[in-house]
Amino acid sequence: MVEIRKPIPVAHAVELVMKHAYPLGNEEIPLENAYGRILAEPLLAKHDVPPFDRSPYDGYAIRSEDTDGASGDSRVPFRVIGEIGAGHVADRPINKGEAFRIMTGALIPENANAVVMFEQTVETKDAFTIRKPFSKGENISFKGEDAKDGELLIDAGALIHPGTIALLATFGYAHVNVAKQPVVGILSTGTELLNVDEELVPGKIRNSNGPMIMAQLDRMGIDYKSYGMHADDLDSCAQMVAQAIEETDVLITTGGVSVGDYDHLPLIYERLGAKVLFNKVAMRPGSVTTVAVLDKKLLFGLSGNPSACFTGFELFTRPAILTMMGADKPYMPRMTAELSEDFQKPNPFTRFVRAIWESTPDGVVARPAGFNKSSAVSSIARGNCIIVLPSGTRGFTVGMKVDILLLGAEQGVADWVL
Ligand SMILES: Nc1nc2c(c(=O)[nH]1)N[C@H]1C(S)=C(S)[C@@H](COP(=O)(O)OP(=O)(O)OC[C@H]3O[C@@H](n4cnc5c(N)ncnc54)[C@H](O)[C@@H]3O)O[C@H]1N2
Ligand code: MOO
Ligand SMILES: [Mg+2]
Repeated sequence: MVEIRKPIPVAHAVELVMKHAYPLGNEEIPLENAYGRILAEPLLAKHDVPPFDRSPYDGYAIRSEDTDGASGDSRVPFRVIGEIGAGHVADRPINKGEAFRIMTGALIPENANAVVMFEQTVETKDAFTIRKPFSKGENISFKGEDAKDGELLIDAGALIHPGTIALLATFGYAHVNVAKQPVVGILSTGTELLNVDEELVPGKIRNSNGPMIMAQLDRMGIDYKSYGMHADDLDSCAQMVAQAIEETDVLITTGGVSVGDYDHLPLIYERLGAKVLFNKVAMRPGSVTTVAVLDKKLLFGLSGNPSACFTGFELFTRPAILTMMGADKPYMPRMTAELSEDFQKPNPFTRFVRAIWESTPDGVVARPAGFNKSSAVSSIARGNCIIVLPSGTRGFTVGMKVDILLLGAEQGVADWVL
């Protein structure tokens, strides 16, 4: 007798998974390895930025009061008493009528309070004139104008991107306190699977899910252990899954989660005593996506069908891993787009359509990326987003507004709102 499964709404499935995405603690890592990791503590300014008043231009540091009355008819002269390159400091203060040549980034000398750009002067040897008055503070980059000592700059939970790296470096963080990443395992199941370098023979196909998931993890900067491919043999597959769980925090399997004679994952979860959170989601593709937990470890039973596998990873596995590694914005960013092609299949379940979005003079448009069955590989390759078509609709026509989920975004959003 075939098991009848009760589908749960996608949002509920996401919520169940996220409830079991436990943080793994923190670790200190070198700054050069920190890109893509999550800040474990708030980033506070350790000192003012810039740390001293400095020149934003190549020019002359002067006292603004010495410029009073300057005009085209009555140019005011200055005497140049030295030069300050960035990284150097003036050897003495300036006095009335004096100026230092000063380069961009150099510390403003004592008594100076304005900078004249070279272009604003008429220069002679060791002197120059100007034709306009300067106000106090004109053309000065002030100490602390970018960040104040002690100021909260970035919250814990933020993704470390190149800008964050620059800020961390500014404050001398050679090491950064980040949330630990889970150890993730990947196992592709299926007697029909061949390795990438094998010739096709009748009934067999090459394993595309394994390499695809590895790349989905690569895109997140996550290391993984590959457990290769395994034939649909219950006992040896169960053994392999048990071993993989021992060695990982998150185990991703592909295939074998439906109700076929060789779909062994449901039985394997049962044998292991894992708690199945759900095994049917009201979505297409990926309706058979199964997620189980065992000893605080998450087991993702992604469908064997490539588009279902891909979608299950992006909707469930990715935000769970990001949450385990401390992220406060684990979900794909969303946008609204105008459908630029009809999509006429009825939707009893929420449909996730692999699609291409682009910005046009008329706004953002999205169109399905071609053959869009659960088994499709080609549309995954062409797509750069996923169109979300709500359940209970008879299809969609050109010009309708749809939600799209952006793939491969470096930074996500805090809430799942679909
Ligand atoms: N009687 C029913 N049959 C099916 C149902 C159902 O509800 N009742 N659900 C269908 C849906 S929906 C999907 S999706 C698939 C899910 O199948 P499984 O997750 O059990 O996956 P498999 O049976 O192992 O494989 C399905 C399909 O995918 C190919 N595959 C598997 N692994 C890979 C891989 N690593 N790389 C590329 N392609 C792979 C496999 O050869 C099959 O063609 O079940 C439906 N059936
Ligand atoms: O689970 Mo299947 O991918 O819905 O089509
Ligand atoms: Mg199957």
